Amino acid sequence: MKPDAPAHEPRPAPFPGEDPEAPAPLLSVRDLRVSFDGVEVVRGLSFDVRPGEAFGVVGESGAGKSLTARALLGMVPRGATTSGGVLLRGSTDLAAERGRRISLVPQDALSALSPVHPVGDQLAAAVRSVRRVSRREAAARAVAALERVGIPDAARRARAYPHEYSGGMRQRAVIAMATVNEPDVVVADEPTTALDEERREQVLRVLAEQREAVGAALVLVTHDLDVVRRHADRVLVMYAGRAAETGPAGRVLARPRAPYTAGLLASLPSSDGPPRRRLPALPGSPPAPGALGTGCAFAPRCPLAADPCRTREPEPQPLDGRLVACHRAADVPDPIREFL
Ligand SMILES: Nc1ncnc2c1ncn2[C@@H]1O[C@H](COP(=O)(O)OP(=O)(O)OP(=O)(O)O)[C@@H](O)[C@H]1O
Repeated sequence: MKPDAPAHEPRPAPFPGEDPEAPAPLLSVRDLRVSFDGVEVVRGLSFDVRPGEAFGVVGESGAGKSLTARALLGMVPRGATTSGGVLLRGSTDLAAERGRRISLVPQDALSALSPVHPVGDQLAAAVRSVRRVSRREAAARAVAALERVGIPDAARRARAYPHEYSGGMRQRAVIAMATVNEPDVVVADEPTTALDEERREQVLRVLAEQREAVGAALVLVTHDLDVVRRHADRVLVMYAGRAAETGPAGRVLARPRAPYTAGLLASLPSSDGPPRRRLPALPGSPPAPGALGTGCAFAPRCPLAADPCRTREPEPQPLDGRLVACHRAADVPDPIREFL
């Protein structure tokens, strides 16, 4: 438990196979479900985010990553129904914690900044929305946050409007906005999708620096396993609204135990050029929500699918230092190239 956590802070039940020595989670998600018109698109997710870690959430488009990220902030879109628990350091009142203990770096940086107010004023307003501090103190915190993300001449730039910033500086300003109140958790939803390679690395570096500077955990939503490889401590691999595999990123990527993770990995270009496999990566596409059968959602695309995979959805089970939801997990060959 963190030293300043309330004494009564409930600790959720650990996962089967979880390291009992692991620090108490900051964020605990248990059986999270999100549906639209009765169709579940996030289907019973459970995971923990620990203090100070970078937690990657990865999967193909439509896997439910964004909705999961938004559910962590109590911000699911209108029309969505959620169930299950998200506990942030013992609190279920996510709306009250938003901007204070948990904050969002959205996909679209521009949408996070108002065009009609100077950037510094927007940051200062964010400070004063959660802390009783003077205007002068809020303004100073705003400038400090801009400095932390590497905005040159921050005191002057704080008085400028978003359109006076370059694209890269705007992206940094949004990260400053998300970290100005030194939250426990920063959720970044595909923060680099629209960026070129160089700027992408820059943003990921700034996020990592902020994680260190304010001691926050980072939930990094991405469709890019390479980003996970380089920037996450642990990873949740999502498929069709469920967890395929959850565990230490290095271990999961070095030796995937879910065929879906193996397929995603195999489709990454290798560092020395062409893709690592001869067959097209992950043939087929994910099932549409509402069109799921009774078995494993990945079975129609899985080279290892057998009878139970077509009749029974697998539950996450501990294996080799992570949780894997796959009936064939023990049979996923090593190296994965052998079967792909
Ligand atoms: N407002 C909405 N109304 C109805 N369905 C929605 C809504 N938002 C998302 N969905 C559906 O929920 C599923 C998961 O969406 P989500 O945006 O979380 O996926 P994702 O993994 O983040 O994908 P992407 O990488 O494309 O953003 C998708 O099938 C999507 O069509």
